[in-house]
Amino acid sequence: MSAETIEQRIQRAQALRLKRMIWGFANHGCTALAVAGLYMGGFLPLAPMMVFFASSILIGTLQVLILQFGINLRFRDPSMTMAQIVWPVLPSLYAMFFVALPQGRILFLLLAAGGLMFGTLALNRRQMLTIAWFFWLGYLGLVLLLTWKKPDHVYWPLEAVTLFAYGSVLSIIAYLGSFISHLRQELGARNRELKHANLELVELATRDPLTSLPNRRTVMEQFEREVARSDRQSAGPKALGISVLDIDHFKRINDTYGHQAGDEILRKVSRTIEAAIRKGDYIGRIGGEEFLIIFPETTPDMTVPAAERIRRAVEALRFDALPEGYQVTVSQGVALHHAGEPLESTFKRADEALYQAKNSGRNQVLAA
Ligand SMILES: Nc1nc2c(ncn2[C@@H]2O[C@H](COP(=O)(O)OP(=O)(O)OP(=O)(O)O)[C@@H](O)[C@H]2O)c(=O)[nH]1
Repeated sequence: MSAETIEQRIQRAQALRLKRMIWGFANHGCTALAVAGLYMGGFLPLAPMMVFFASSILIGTLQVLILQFGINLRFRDPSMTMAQIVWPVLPSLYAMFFVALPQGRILFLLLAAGGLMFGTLALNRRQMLTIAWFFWLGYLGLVLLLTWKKPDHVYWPLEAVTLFAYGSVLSIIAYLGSFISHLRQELGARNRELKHANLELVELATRDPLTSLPNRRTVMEQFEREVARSDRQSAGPKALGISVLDIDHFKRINDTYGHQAGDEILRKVSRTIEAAIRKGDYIGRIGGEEFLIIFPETTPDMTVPAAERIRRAVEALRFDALPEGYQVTVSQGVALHHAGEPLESTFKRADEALYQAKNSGRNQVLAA
């Protein structure tokens, strides 16, 4: 699984925000078409229509610029959800003032309610209700202003019913929308938890918990892959080498100094081997105090010296849990994979060499 950098994550989020902004523009574009329709039908004069279009373009451009320059990243809600719903309604409110017919104004209300649906993407109930109230009060203010300035454009019995119906629709959208938004957030949180749990499961299935090294299954799978690769490149000068490594007299250490001391040794020896091998070499814990080291693309005369380097590095270690001067040593059996040879056979040869190393006094590397 490739880890995404913070920069990439920000870019992905900004791209998604731009996409949603374009949806918002599409929604506002419908209002703009309706405005053009009202103008062509003779319900709206030219000047307010022009103001509507100019202010809509200005607001839209401002939103895109804020996003393009990353200014939104400094906001508490970088998606600017509330602003994106509220801002486009302002030119509509202005244009509605000039629409003579009440039916014409209802058309704006419908489209503004559609805009509120965008809140389901991010807003909570309080925010959704705030916007709903803003829309409703905006319309009430408009009707009151019209009553004052152009009383012949207002028919109050119809406006009262409109205000009631509009308030109901906005409330339903706010409640249902915030419910959907909450579900979306819950789902996002569950997804993140699941991803985390999956990573932990992979870790548990592939790593040895004590040393954090790849476990037997994982290192053997790697061995299998390396054998296949080595067989494919059998004509070349490079070879695949392995070392089966075992800590000497580990039972005695455990019995004398305790299991915890044994565990500390296992961890420190693991780190030491990891540090001693080349980048591209591979190590895994295949048993209690037994490890498999894979040396891919090595040369026949390099494998034993590499194993020797590990042996010396372990021998030089000192442990807090052991008496001063106590040396922990390892024995190793090294084998080179022969082209076409079964993996088990290469492993067996290395294991037999390890057996020989143990029988020949331990703390040594023997090649098969
Ligand atoms: N502390 C600790 N001990 C372990 C762990 N896994 C296996 N062991 C112990 O490792 C010891 C291995 O003992 P043996 O197989 O007899 O080998 P040895 O004592 O190292 O003897 P040689 O290999 O012949 O040098 C056993 O006592 C196991 O209990 C572990 O995770 N932690």
